[in-house]
Amino acid sequence: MTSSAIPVTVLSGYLGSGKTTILNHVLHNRDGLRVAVIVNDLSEVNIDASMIKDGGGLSRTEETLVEMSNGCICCTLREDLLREVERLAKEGRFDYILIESTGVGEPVPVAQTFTYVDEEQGIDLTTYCRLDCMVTVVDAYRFWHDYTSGESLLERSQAVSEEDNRDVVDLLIDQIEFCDVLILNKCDRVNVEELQELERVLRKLQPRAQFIRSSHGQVDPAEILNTGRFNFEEASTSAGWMKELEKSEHTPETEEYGISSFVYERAHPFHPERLMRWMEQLPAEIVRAKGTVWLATRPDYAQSMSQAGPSIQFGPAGYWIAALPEEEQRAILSEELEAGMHWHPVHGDRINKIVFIGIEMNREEIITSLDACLLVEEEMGQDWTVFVDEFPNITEEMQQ
Ligand SMILES: Nc1nc2c(ncn2[C@@H]2O[C@H](COP(=O)(O)OP(=O)(O)OP(=O)(O)O)[C@@H](O)[C@H]2O)c(=O)[nH]1
Repeated sequence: MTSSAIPVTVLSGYLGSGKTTILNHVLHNRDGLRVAVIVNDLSEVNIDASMIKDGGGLSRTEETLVEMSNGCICCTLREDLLREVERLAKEGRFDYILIESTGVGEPVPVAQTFTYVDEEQGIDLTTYCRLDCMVTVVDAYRFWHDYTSGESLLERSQAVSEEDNRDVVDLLIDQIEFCDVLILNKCDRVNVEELQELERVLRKLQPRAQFIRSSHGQVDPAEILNTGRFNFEEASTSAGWMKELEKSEHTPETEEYGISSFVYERAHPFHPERLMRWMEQLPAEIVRAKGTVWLATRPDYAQSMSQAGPSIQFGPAGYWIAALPEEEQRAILSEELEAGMHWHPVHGDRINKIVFIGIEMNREEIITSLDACLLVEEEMGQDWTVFVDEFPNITEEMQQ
């Protein structure tokens, strides 16, 4: 990175949350900064771009608006984004690059575009730019409706492709868990109590970001431009569930206004059929659960469970160390001392460790009902391969 590297701010946030409105407001109050704007839209007709043009925030002579349509800069248009940013930076006439992502875009791949060298294209954006701030805009009015809707992007005709199987809530959680600044917009449409409760929950999901309240996109540009807040490592590990895992085991559960979190940990495998039934009746008070699951029927792979609202993602997360050849085990354990410290004489590192974040959760009931899904003593001595396991079987794909 050179000292003249251009700072970049990326605005993410679900469809209609207010990104364009905020962008226009910032452009009108940019205090002489020469800004290049990149607007990404999934559709062929870039409506956001025309709103910015009509908004009149950009000076016609000194500034520029780049429209990237018919795809998403986090996936299909990633290369175009790389080349476009390189071109704008090389022009040398801008002080700032502001990017509005599509409403269904994920922030992590966009941030990676600015952080890692692209070997294929031979472009290293860190030479020209400095990612300054990843901003996520949340619609304070629609949030709970979208979070609990259980609807997929395909159902809402908002998917990137026919293969895009994400739920709306998966997108919301990705955007919240990876950001430096979180703008709660449309505050004019919710009362103070609702807003405070939403803020407390979001704070639990995202403890690191700077929170800003706004109405009609009225955000002070200094809050999102030249903040110096972006740090890939910190942003990638800032999710509330990760912070919960990092806490020492003896930290008592924190509970404020009914919003709480805890870690469920058992060095005992789950019976897949019982766990499946449990997940089908997931208590609605759980806002977010994430962690590693040990299924009796799958002794080789740790499973990852990720729940947000009504959506649960489940799949292989990687080999247990104990399932690897002994030589490899020794090599890993000599590096990862932590894993060795919790080593079980028979089961090694296999464990169930799940973080729960929720509102008015009945912790005891959740723990007791999950304990009832673990193998009982009698089952421990049985053949585990015969247990009914209806979880998706994608381990074969992983082996290829
Ligand atoms: N009441 C209210 N309406 C708002 C606010 N911010 C934006 N809007 C309106 O909400 C609608 C969506 O705002 P946009 O700025 O286009 O949202 P966006 O995130 O850019 O939307 P997409 O580009 O579709 O992802 C518009 O009709 C705005 O006028 C706000 O704070 N309060």
